[in-house]
Amino acid sequence: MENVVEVRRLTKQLNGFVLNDLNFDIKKGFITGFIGPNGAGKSTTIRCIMDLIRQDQGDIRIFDRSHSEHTAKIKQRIGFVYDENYYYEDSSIEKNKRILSPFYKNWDDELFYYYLKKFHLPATKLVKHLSKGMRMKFSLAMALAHHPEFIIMDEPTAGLDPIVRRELLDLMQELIQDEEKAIFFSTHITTDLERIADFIIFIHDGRIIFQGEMDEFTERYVLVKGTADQRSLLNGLPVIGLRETDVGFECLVDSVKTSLSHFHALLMEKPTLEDIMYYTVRSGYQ
Ligand SMILES: Nc1ncnc2c1ncn2[C@@H]1O[C@H](COP(=O)(O)OP(=O)(O)OP(=O)(O)O)[C@@H](O)[C@H]1O
Repeated sequence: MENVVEVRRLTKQLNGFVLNDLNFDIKKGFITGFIGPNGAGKSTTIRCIMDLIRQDQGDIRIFDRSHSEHTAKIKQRIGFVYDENYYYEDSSIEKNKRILSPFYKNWDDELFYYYLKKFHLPATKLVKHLSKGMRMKFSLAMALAHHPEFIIMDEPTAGLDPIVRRELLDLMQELIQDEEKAIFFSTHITTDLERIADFIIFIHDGRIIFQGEMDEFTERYVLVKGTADQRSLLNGLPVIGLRETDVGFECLVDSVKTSLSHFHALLMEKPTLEDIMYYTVRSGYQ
């Protein structure tokens, strides 16, 4: 599998927050979801990848080139969508396109208008009058119209209604079909990832907790439930994020670190991504 992005020992300090020694790859032909709770470090990582902020330590290679040495060339090949994309608010979609498109060597006007039509975006509409969903679609049309090989999006589905969100996820799947591109997007909406991600990188408190194939992730963890009487069966066992109520308990177990045979008397269920995130964050997982 070819890597479009290789991040090695990425470290960045920001006012008490530390992005701590991140190592991961983003693979061509696949969708990689970047998941983590608020403040986990997703945007900071994406900003480092996009060279919008400089890391304190570590290397980031994109298309097998150092991103800091070849920024301009690399950016020609990236479609970047994030909520602070800078546009001329008092100008129309059309005018924004006319101003910004000359920066891209591979700009494809036909493709841009294809997306405007697909997204039902009127070219004459002023950017400041676009709704959140329309703005995201406009950003996407701008990002895709120069035939990017790597599409990177910071929470593209946040704040979108379920229909627009679903459309965006369908589009991502469509884009990845030719196996020539890589898509990387951050989110804390776990169901989006369950629907489309091939790989997942889970970050919490500036550290990667898990990275790998989506199925491997959900199969690795087990949700264990029991009654209050059975609580003592957990004594001495490493469980994650134990939640006790008057009638019983629930917790997560990492089957790589603990044998599931310890829990045979208890109810074991397959967790959702949200369960894994919830219990891991709750436990202050280190
Ligand atoms: N410019 C900055 N100056 C100081 N601290 C910052 C700056 N940008 C981010 N941080 C801090 O870095 C940490 C990680 O923030 P980041 O935006 O990367 O998280 P995130 O995972 O994208 O969160 P969210 O899901 O809420 O968008 C937070 O504690 C945040 O306050």
